[in-house]
Amino acid sequence: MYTKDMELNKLFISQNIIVENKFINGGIFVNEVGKILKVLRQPEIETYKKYEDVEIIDVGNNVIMPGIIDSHVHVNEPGRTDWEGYETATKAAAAGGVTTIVDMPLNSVPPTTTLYNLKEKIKAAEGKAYVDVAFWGGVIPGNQAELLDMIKAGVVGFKCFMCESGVEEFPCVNKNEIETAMKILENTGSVLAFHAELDDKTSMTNNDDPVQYNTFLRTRPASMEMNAIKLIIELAKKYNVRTHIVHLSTAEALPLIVQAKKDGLKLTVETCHHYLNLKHEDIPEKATQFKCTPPIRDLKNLNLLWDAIKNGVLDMVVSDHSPCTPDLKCLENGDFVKAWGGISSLQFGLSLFWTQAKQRGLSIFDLHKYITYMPAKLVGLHNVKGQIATNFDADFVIWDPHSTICIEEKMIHHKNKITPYLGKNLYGKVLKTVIRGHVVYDNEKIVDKPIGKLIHNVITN
Ligand SMILES: NC(=O)N[C@H]1NC(=O)NC1=O
Ligand SMILES: [Zn+2]
Ligand SMILES: [Zn+2]
Repeated sequence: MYTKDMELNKLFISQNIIVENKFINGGIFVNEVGKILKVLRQPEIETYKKYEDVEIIDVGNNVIMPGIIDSHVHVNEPGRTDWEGYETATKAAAAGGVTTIVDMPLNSVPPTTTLYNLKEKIKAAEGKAYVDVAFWGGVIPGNQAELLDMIKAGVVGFKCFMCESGVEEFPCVNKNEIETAMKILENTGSVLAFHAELDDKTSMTNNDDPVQYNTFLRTRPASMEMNAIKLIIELAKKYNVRTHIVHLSTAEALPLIVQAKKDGLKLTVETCHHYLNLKHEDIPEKATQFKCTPPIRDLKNLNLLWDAIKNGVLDMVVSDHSPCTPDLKCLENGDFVKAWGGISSLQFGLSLFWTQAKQRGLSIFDLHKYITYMPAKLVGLHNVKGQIATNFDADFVIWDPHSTICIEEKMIHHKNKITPYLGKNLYGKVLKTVIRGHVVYDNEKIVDKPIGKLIHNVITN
């Protein structure tokens, strides 16, 4: 029986709680520090419901799932806070049922490429986060001496570019520089993530009409991804380092990935909501809100990516939320070549994934795996987050898989509202988001202070 010294604080009740790939009808006890004390099934829970000091949050038959972990988000603060900042990004995350974001090392100034810069990022984020925030470090030419210090300071891993990143503070690395980084990261358990596009002769710019999507598409052929992935696999065979391919777009690379995994390489691969929802056939001229790199490809490619989700060749699905100010999106003249590449979707991942997944025969348990459990594992948070079990953080998304939402500008918490999904009707409505037992988002409103934690080991003062 419950006694006060169990620190029971809250009891979340639902007929559909996701526990070990099943729905259970029961409740989740949460203690004062926001950890799950115990998961109970009906009818056991009835006794506990009567206890007076316990706050009961009964959500009926709505789903309680571990909060979403989006391991690929560009926050851009400090330095480019007008593109996206911690307050707006984490509010958008909360509204989307995302309880942890992992901030990419580039687009902020400074980028997260040194220990000092990591501390600057943390300082900038302090007091602003509505959800938990962890940090990627970056590998750029010449910063190899910083990598181990950044690991000690708690970065979840490192990202590098194999082609121009779009911002000058974050130059790309060549094969030698990648090898240098891999030698340092060997046996540390850290992960090296690659923006996997490598230029070749076919990717030259052309003089075709820049308002046509096809003009841009021709500058980023699938061969760029193929070249990069071949090199990553070659190096992954040589060094004992976990490797990760971010935002895979081309389905042509899937056989290479299958083989690499068969060969036992420690390789994981993510794709993004935009590659699973959008196709180039539908992109109107001048619609630069659809521009991202690698680019959105055709319907056949989209279907093949879904097959790779179904059969587990791809490991996870993330947003690659990478906004900018409207002027840089060049919406007025619709110049696809000049516009910033990056799509904003942090707030809508759950509904984007679920709408497609549901009609393709995938389950809510698949959704949990691809947008929560596997990203948690990638960034090493899987022992504290991503499951509803004793001692895990009480981070939940409470949602209704049958309700629909229509994406409208006024509901968007991202700082810049440009997104290719405006006007889309989607299945899956986030009702509440819970961070360590605190409801931070409820019924379309942010309802608590910025209680998100910054996940790192740096002592800043
Ligand atoms: N710099 C940056 O955020 N680039 C991102 N944008 C995008 O479309 N792909 C990326 O890698
Ligand atoms: Zn990238
Ligand atoms: Zn990115």
